[in-house]
Amino acid sequence: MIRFLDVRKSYRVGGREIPALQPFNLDIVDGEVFGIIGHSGAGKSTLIRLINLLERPSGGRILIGDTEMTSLPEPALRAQRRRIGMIFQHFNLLASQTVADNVAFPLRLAGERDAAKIHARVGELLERVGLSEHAGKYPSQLSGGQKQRVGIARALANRPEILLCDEATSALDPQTTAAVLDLLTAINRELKLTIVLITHEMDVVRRICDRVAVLDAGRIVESGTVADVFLHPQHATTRRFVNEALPEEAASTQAPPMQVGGRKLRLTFRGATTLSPVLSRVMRESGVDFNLLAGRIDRIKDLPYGQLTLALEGANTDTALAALREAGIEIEELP
Ligand SMILES: Nc1ncnc2c1ncn2[C@@H]1O[C@H](COP(=O)(O)OP(=O)(O)OP(=O)(O)O)[C@@H](O)[C@H]1O
Repeated sequence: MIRFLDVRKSYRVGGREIPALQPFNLDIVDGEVFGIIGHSGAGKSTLIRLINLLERPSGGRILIGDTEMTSLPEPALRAQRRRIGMIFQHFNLLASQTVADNVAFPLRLAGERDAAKIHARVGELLERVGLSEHAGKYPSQLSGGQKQRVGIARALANRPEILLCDEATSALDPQTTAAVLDLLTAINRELKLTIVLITHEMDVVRRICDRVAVLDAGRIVESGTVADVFLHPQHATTRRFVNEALPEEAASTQAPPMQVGGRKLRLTFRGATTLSPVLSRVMRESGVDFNLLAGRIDRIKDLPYGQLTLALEGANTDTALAALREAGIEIEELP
């Protein structure tokens, strides 16, 4: 568990305190993929860099497992940092070193001198990220996606328990982004490490995160499972992020056409409820008619979901809604 207890952070610039993060508490559970989403300047980089104490908090305590990071002297902190790998938006590779040497770098830094051991571990890591053929190349000879794979291999070299991803796919095109996110998902599952990522794209969160916190001007304004936050966003900032992640026609589920008569409702189907024809059965049995105003069927990580906006007409709408709720469908009445 990564635990933030009443943590706050401000920067001192020219004798003035600039607040970056208001006091917050947050727990990140072992083995999960945790996303932190926010606009530019919201405090995402500050928050993620507090985990390995690249930034020191101005108040509060940060624990990883039983270790209080904030009270460690420098040598002990260096040892703890080996439990944490990090990848970056611009990859931060050493341009004058080959792919293999970039990946070997943290092993050497940790004191490994046995060339055969280093060679074997680098080979293993490059195979894991699909770059075995490229060991002797230099970063300038690689695509963006390949560079990030080198970054991932390097971050995993010392078998960390936590991987921090600082806008890891922001410099990549959509297809390369998808491949890198798939790789991170596979690593999370196979190596059982905790991933904390920061992003300004809800789609990244939707694809790979289990839980998410939404940061707005230094405050966590919303947090929860990605399914809950994505399907029922509460804060205006969260709603904006969700709408940005949806194509135009699906975004209309959030704001359906108002000129249609009847009771307007948004129905959310998750997991198993997407698999049975509950809607048609309930409507047939209750004799209620519906007009379909907008809809979307997609996945949140592994969870299939559907969200439909309907206008209902008929005498038995309350009975129909009770039957839908009974079947596990979430219903929101729209104005
Ligand atoms: N080293 C620093 N010195 C002074 N102020 C800083 C420093 N780093 C960040 N800040 C300020 O702290 C606030 C949060 O910045 P931070 O970089 O954490 O946000 P962010 O959400 O990561 O933004 P971006 O997506 O643009 O990187 C901003 O107001 C920023 O100007």
